[in-house]
Amino acid sequence: MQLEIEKLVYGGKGLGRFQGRTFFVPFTAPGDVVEIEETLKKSGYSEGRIKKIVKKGKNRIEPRCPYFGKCGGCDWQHLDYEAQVEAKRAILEENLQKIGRIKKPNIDEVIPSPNPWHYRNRAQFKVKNGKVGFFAKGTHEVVDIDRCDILKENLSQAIKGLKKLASLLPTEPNEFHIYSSNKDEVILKIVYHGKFKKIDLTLDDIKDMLNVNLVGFGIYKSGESGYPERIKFFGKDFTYEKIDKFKFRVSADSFFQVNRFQVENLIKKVSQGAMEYQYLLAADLYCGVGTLTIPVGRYVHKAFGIEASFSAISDALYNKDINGLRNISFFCRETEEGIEIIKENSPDLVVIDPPRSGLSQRIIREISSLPRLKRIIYVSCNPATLARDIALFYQHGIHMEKSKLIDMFPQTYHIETIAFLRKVR
Ligand SMILES: C[S@@+](CC[C@H](N)C(=O)[O-])C[C@H]1O[C@@H](n2cnc3c(N)ncnc32)[C@H](O)[C@@H]1O
Repeated sequence: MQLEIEKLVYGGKGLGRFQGRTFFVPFTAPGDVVEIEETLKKSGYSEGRIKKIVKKGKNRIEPRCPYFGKCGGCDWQHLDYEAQVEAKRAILEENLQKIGRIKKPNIDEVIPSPNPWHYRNRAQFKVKNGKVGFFAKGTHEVVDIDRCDILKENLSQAIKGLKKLASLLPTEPNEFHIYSSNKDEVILKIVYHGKFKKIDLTLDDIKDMLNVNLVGFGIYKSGESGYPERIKFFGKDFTYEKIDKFKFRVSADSFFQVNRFQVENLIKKVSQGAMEYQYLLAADLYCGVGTLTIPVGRYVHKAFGIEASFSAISDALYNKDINGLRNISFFCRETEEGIEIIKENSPDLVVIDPPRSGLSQRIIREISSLPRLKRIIYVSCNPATLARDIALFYQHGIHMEKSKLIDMFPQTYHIETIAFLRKVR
């Protein structure tokens, strides 16, 4: 069957219709006329696979990477970058309208990544039978790669060395997690899911193999928490990031924003929100290493951050000192528990940057009933949960004034948004 792709949807697929039925087809572009075969039939829609491109949409380009289409890492390399960003804006707008129930959502700024390539400062490679790469979409098949053009150059160049390392280790690992600071200091985690034999290689051995400035490596076992648990570490287990006037220590087990070209923009936009009024107390939930708490802390009387990861909170405490800020405190708590601290302190500004699942109804209710609350700055990596939460905040008299799309994840369908909410009653 043949259909024309109308638009792209969240998840990356293109939407087209055939005899009134909706089809979602990966690796298509708006305006493409494609011949497809049906791969999945559900009650309200079908999924398909391209058999032939009959006519190319105007923004279709040649993908730059030889693994594109097989490797599950990227979704939109076949689209020029401007069209990718426009598709994200349209998806965000539609989510805010349909799920967030805002008639005319104000997306007042769209900030493309200064470089849509080589932006990622970290990767989690899968390893299987000598192959190193990412899973093919929707499978556990490792697509073997020799380079990755969305990764920072030194990390992409290290892939060949990682294959050599995988073959030399007494037990083949299941994953390699690798991170590079802006100063090219690299940290590697060797992750096992099951039993493994002792590793005798030294930091220098691995450094030579990878041909990068490896400052530390660790052996990890995937734990019940879902996060790999550290068994042993060799060398330095942290690096520093210098962003604008701020310096952050980021430990091997702490979260840090992945797009090295956009962190500064994220910090600037959130800080501008904190500057628009003289706030007395800012709470930053899901604060990581203090990436937003510390900049926000410069513009408010006092600030505090709450974060579940012990590693990230240790970094955050250190980071407030090296940035010379004395008006900030941090608490290591799950938000669900930390909400009590928030209630006791009664902030007038709340910054939130949760994982993809967004906020629970309870957290939304508790934040909304803070007596001094004036504004919420909600940073989100999932427009669907963001829109769901905005609709709930609305019920509590908190409205979205404006939002900004900041493209953290070029070549993929992922969308990062900063939404500015204000308490109106
Ligand atoms: C998207 S990151 C944001 C971090 C930080 N705002 C930044 O810009 O770097 C989400 C953070 O939430 C933390 N986290 C995840 N679940 C949590 C929970 N239930 N309570 C508190 N923190 C949590 C993670 O450890 C991670 O640091």
